[in-house]
Formats: sequence, C-alpha cells, structure tokens
Amino acid sequence: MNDARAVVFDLDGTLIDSLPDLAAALNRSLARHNTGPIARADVAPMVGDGARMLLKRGYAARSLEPGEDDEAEFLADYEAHVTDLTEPYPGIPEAVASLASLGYRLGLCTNKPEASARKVLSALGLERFFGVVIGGDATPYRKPDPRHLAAVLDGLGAPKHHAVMVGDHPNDLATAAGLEVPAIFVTWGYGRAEAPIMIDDAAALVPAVRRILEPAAGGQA
Ligand SMILES: O=C(O)COP(=O)(O)O
Ligand SMILES: [Mg+2]
Repeated sequence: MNDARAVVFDLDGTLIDSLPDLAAALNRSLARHNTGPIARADVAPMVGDGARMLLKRGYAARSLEPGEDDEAEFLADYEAHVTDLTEPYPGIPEAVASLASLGYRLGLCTNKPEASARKVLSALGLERFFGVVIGGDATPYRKPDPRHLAAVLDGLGAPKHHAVMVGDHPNDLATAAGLEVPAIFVTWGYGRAEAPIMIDDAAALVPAVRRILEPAAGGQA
C-alpha cells in the first residue's frame, strides 16, 4: 500500500555551503573576546554537530569556553546572517527539483537549528521541495541518533526500506546505518569518511538515488 519513496538530506555541507556564514558568526563571537579569527578551513571540521557544538569547538581552539550569553548572542547573530554568504552547491537546486518531479518525497534531517535551516532554505528557494524539516534543536534525538531520521521518515509517510539518506558527515552515515537505511556520501562537504556509495558531483545524485530506490526501472539511467 505504501510505496512512497523518500530521500532525506543533510543540509550544511550537502545542499548548501554554509561555512562562510558559520565561520563569520563564530569569528564575530570570538572578536567580542578580543580573539583573532579562525580560518574557514579550520572551522570546517568543527561543523556537523549543531551550532552550539561549533561555538564550543571554536572557543576551545582559542582556549576559551562560551558562556550562556555568548551562546545566545551567537545563535541570534548567525540566524540574522544565515544567508549573507551561503549558497547552494552547484547543481543542487536542479537535482532536488528533479527528484521532486520524479515523485520522491524529500525531507531534511539537519543538526542545524531549525529556524536557521528554514530561513536559509526559503531564501534559496528550496523550502517548497521539503515536506518535512527537523532541526537539531527540535528533537532530543539529533544525529547520529537514528531516531532523528526516523522522525523525518514518519513525517514524510515513507517506510525506511524505501528511503535513502544523503549527507557529508560521518554523523549522517551513522544515522542511516542505525536505521538500516542506505546512504549516499557527498565528498564536497565538511566531513571526511569512506562509504560504499560516494559521489563528488551533484550531477551524480539523481542516478545514485535511482540505482538504490528503483533498481528495476530506470535505475541505470
Ligand atoms: O549545523 C551543523 O553543525 C551541521 O548541520 P548539518 O547536520 O545540516 O550538516
Ligand atoms: Mg552536513
């Protein structure tokens, strides 16, 4: 009865290159402590476990610890500037639109705060494609807990055996594995991992999804 097929995406490092705004917000926060900026390349491996963890890791790199005020200020500042420099990766809007037009239900499973995630998706014209968006602050079960992904699939009304997860971080792979959902690892993001299915170009996304979810019909396209 239920043959809904779902593709669940990670956001940062998978659909959007948010590192410039994340690093800028982190560095504005550090500057309030008269501390020098951290280079984007050094911020990249700190991304993946949500905004609060990014702030902690950034502060730790300068032998500091963020207080509650720092945290509140950082979250508000980042949300206000979430689209200043952030762009979708090349080919992503087209790939997402194409999956939607093929009838896939699309969901977002991100550790980013949900308000920031929705704001950036809508500014980039992507929100309309996603039936369900669950941010890392909207559930007690954020990635790598597979219940974060399970909640997205529930919302989409798609069974896990008709789903695939797409992400850029070991957290995404662990989340998918925990629910026995196949994963596509994208190599253009911020995390580093080895995985059975890896793609390095957004043009490879639709064929990779189809090979997994419709192997008999059109999967080789
Ligand atoms: O905000 C983060 O740290 C990561 O967000 P993501 O789960 O969309 O990659
Ligand atoms: Mg990510």
